Amino acid sequence: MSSSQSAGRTAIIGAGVMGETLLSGLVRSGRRVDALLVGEKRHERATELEERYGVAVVSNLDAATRADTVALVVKPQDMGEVLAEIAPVLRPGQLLVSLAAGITTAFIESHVPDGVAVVRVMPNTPALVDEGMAAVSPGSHCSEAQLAEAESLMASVGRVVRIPERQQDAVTAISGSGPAYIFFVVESMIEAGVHLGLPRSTASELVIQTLVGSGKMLQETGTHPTVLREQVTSPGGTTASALRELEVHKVRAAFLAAMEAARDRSRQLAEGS
Ligand SMILES: NC(=O)C1=CN([C@@H]2O[C@H](COP(=O)(O)OP(=O)(O)OC[C@H]3O[C@@H](n4cnc5c(N)ncnc54)[C@H](O)[C@@H]3O)[C@@H](O)[C@H]2O)C=CC1
Ligand SMILES: O=C(O)[C@@H]1CCC=N1
Repeated sequence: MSSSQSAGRTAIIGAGVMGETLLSGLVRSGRRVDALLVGEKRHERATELEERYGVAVVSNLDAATRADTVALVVKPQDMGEVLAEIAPVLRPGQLLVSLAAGITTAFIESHVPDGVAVVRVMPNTPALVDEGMAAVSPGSHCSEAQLAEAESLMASVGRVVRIPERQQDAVTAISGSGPAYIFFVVESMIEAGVHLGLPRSTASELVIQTLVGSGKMLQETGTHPTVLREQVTSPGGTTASALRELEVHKVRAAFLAAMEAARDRSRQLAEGS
């Protein structure tokens, strides 16, 4: 089912970076704005979204009462407060889709009435350009149709995979936080280009197109990244010299340590810290 055919009203509670990304994707994919509601605490932000999308920004209680599906897009630390606020108006058959890092479906289920279905999602910001990667996991009493509805929400802004919930912390470390690592690499390469004497604009164009082209090669050829890397690495050439430095500086080990740290932080968020 495409998102534009989806029935019912959808509310987004928490319309910061990720909430707006989802909202804009739903609008782009053809969802009627009058079938969308937003709950957002910051008054200025609410006004901005009303002006930008023509969407109704209402109280969280109103959003949770009127919607069939409620996307929870507040920070993990704010989730308990939001659930406590909306729980009294939630009813069996409604679907809660949480995009918050770390927060488990069991935590959400323990704060809402029985019969409210929960799906946990880990999205990422490339959803803003319809190239998102989202991983979804159903809670303990979520129907196939409700899981499909959650998938349809996320499919409006990119690709979706189903995963067991026990993998969500690792997924958060890889694709949820992943865009930040890539942007960090891009920043580092642009700075290096400037150090090597290139104008910043030239360095930026070279690095960004190299990233886009490499990503497209990975996706379109399906060739293993090791093979693609070897194709660039001429014996005794420039790439081999560069890669030796990356190994000397333990970049591979740094990536592993970074992603373990992100996974561990996701686990801590589940404990409320
Ligand atoms: N930014 C990212 O790349 C990703 C974020 N996420 C998850 O998405 C969630 C939101 O993250 P961001 O959008 O980055 O944060 P953000 O801080 O930009 O947005 C959170 C929004 O929630 C609003 N809010 C806070 N308390 C509220 C309440 N009681 N009622 C209504 N609105 C309330 C805030 O005013 C803010 O606009 C987090 O749980 C995060 O783990 C998941 C994957 C990627
Ligand atoms: O940094 C965070 O906690 C959120 C979750 C994944 C990406 N951003």
